[in-house]
Amino acid sequence: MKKLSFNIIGAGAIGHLWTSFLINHGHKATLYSRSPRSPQFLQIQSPLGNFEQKINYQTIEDWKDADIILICVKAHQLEKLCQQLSQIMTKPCHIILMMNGMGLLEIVEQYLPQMAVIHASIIHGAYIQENELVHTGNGKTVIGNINSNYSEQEYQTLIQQLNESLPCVSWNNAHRQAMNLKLVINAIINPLTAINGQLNSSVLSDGKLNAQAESLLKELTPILKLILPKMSFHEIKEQVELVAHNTRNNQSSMLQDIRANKTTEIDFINGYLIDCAKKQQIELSQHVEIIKKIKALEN
Ligand SMILES: NC(=O)C1=CN([C@@H]2O[C@H](COP(=O)(O)OP(=O)(O)OC[C@H]3O[C@@H](n4cnc5c(N)ncnc54)[C@H](OP(=O)(O)O)[C@@H]3O)[C@@H](O)[C@H]2O)C=CC1
Ligand SMILES: CC(C)(CO)C(=O)C(=O)O
Repeated sequence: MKKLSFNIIGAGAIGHLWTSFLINHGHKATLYSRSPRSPQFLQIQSPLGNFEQKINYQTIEDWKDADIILICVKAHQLEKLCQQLSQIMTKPCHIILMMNGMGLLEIVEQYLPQMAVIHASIIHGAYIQENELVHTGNGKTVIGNINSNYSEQEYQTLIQQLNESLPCVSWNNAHRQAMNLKLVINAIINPLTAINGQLNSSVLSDGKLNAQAESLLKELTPILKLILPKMSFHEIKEQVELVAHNTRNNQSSMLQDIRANKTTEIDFINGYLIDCAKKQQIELSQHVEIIKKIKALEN
């Protein structure tokens, strides 16, 4: 079977994670960074095994087409990237958004209307320190269509090759539901860990955080009925706890952003939920408060 080639955009934790594992499994995978960078030997520490991988970087100015594009930037960085890509990508292509947050498809479709877009819910944890990539949560990646007309069958080769490179990757025919669940999980774990400067495990082990998590989730109840109608409150709570457990040694991406003085994705997570609630004339006062706290830490 022909090995697919990948263009990965965004030389952060998730971009490096996928590039390293894809190359390690014999794929042509090119990592696009924002500005020129010298090649480096990256030490990968992973529950799947440690290895060293040489990474070469390209910039978008040197773009060469590949079978699949993996976008691994932060939600607030997507619009500028899509603007850039619309200048250089002429042929329809398959894009996977390896990102947290909602409202992403609308941004892609505005600038790249011909692309088949898949979304990936990432339940891995990863961070970079110097020349080391630490893969903390050996989780899973759930992918599914958000605008593409291709079927699971037509994406079989892609799913299989992604799964062989960095397991487990699975396809979800009701991906919107998976995205909604991940949205809720991120709306609880990410800001609480970022505000308190603690690992994901603290959502379970720290009594105060655990109570705050439950209270934030309870406030979402009327919205949960709309966006996750098939799940009970108890099932959703269990999923939040499961992800906190599976990624217990991880610094959430929001905590990493705060520590690196970067803008967080709070507007695309809790902000999105607040907007959904406003449309139903519901106020989410605790989530509004949590956004204020994150914005104060960003400044
Ligand atoms: N890390 C984790 O454990 C997890 C992350 N996620 C999600 O995955 C996504 C990626 O996260 P993560 O890798 O941690 O984020 P990072 O901030 O580490 O990486 C994003 C990278 O994209 C680069 N970038 C931004 N805009 C462009 C552009 N126009 N062209 C080229 N490169 C660009 C950034 O460059 P610069 O630094 O210059 O801004 C940065 O290197 C996010 O949505 C995050 O929420 C989900 C689960 C876990
Ligand atoms: C799954 C989780 C919570 C892992 O840390 C994540 O999505 C994030 O950090 O953004």
